[in-house]
Amino acid sequence: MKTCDVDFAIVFPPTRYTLDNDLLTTEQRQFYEENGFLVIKNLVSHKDIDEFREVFEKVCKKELTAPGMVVMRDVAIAKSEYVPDQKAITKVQDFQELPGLFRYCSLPQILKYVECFIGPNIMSMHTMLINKPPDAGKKTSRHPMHQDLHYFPFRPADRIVCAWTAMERIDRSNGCLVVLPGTHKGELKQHDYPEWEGGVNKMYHGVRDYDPNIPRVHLTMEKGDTVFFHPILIHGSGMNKTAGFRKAISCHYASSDCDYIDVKGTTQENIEKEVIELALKRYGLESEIALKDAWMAKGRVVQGERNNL
Ligand SMILES: CC(C)CC(=O)SCCNC(=O)CCNC(=O)[C@H](O)C(C)(C)COP(=O)(O)OP(=O)(O)OC[C@H]1O[C@@H](n2cnc3c(N)ncnc32)[C@H](O)[C@@H]1OP(=O)(O)O
Ligand SMILES: Nc1ncnc2c1ncn2[C@@H]1O[C@H](COP(=O)(O)OP(=O)(O)OP(=O)(O)O)[C@@H](O)[C@H]1O
Ligand SMILES: O=C(O)CCC(=O)C(=O)O
Ligand SMILES: [Fe+2]
Ligand SMILES: [Mg+2]
Repeated sequence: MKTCDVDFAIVFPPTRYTLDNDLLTTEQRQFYEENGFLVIKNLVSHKDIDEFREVFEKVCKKELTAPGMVVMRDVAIAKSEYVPDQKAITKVQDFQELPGLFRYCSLPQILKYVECFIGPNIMSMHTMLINKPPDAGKKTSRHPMHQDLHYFPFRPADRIVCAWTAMERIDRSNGCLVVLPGTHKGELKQHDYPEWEGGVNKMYHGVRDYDPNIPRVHLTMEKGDTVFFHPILIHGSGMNKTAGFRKAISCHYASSDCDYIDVKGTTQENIEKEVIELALKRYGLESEIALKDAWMAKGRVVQGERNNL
């Protein structure tokens, strides 16, 4: 009867990280279950991406702004004079009030995939356009290996997913995503600032220790290709060795049926502390209640109903 069990396992492998749907092929579904990520080629049109790029350029020139949006410079040039150009900017975060960029988060072809991972009640929780600069020679353009869940005070993790779209060809030369397949099955690990001689960008925490024997996979992607990945998947991105600014746009989605958690006494305490300090400086927000309120305020329903988040 042993063979019978084995056959059963092959036909009906356990599905924990995906939900029943009629979009993913069996192979795609199994791939995400086993690896914690899935690349869909050519999902976002070049026309849409070119529009996002134009909006981003206006943000850099300060012709466009929006409430809550964070514009970050690379740590290597953080203390130099601001030039109103994309060359000064490493990342734009929290663009939920800027329709020209936020449109990315509501693209129906993306939401169709997102639903396969987190279900029909979909909220955008965290938005970014990453403009990885040519490395200034200090390797600060790298993003250390990390798990995105470290930043998120809501659960369950399996009902959170990131969509990350290449806005141009991205490979090892300009700093592609590097993933450790299968690590989404593990736990959230302790994160700290990596000990890099050249400095590290604000809040770019890295996993303190991970198994160096897990093979790294470099995701080479073309313009419009989109990767969906689980928030416990260990990933990072490499140094940009080109003269161009490597662009990607992303959104973290969560099911509105997720719940906020208290991160006191967990490995997430250190990031909470940094976020609170920053909120205090910027907005005068103080308590943890206010931290949860900040997530509630920036989350947006993009499909279905708003329940807990
Ligand atoms: C899943 C997802 C969440 C994963 C991630 O995204 S991990 C990274 C998340 N990172 C963040 O959320 C950081 C977002 N960035 C910001 O909040 C801001 O850009 C800040 C870093 C606070 C800078 O704010 P800004 O308004 O530009 O203020 P200032 O130019 O006056 O600078 C204030 C002090 O911050 C320093 N600074 C600016 N940019 C960086 C940088 N990239 N890395 C490290 N330090 C930086 C700047 O030198 C200045 O320092 P002091 O003069 O106070 O010593
Ligand atoms: N020595 C290291 N220690 C810790 N993390 C590293 C180290 N080298 C690279 N990484 C991490 O691996 C990812 C890729 O970085 P890196 O810039 O080295 O690119 P790469 O993919 O190794 O390509 P190459 O080294 O060929 O340029 C990043 O998340 C980076 O932080
Ligand atoms: O370099 C990138 O675009 C990926 C960055 C990333 O993983 C993150 O901001 O969480
Ligand atoms: Fe990340
Ligand atoms: Mg390397």
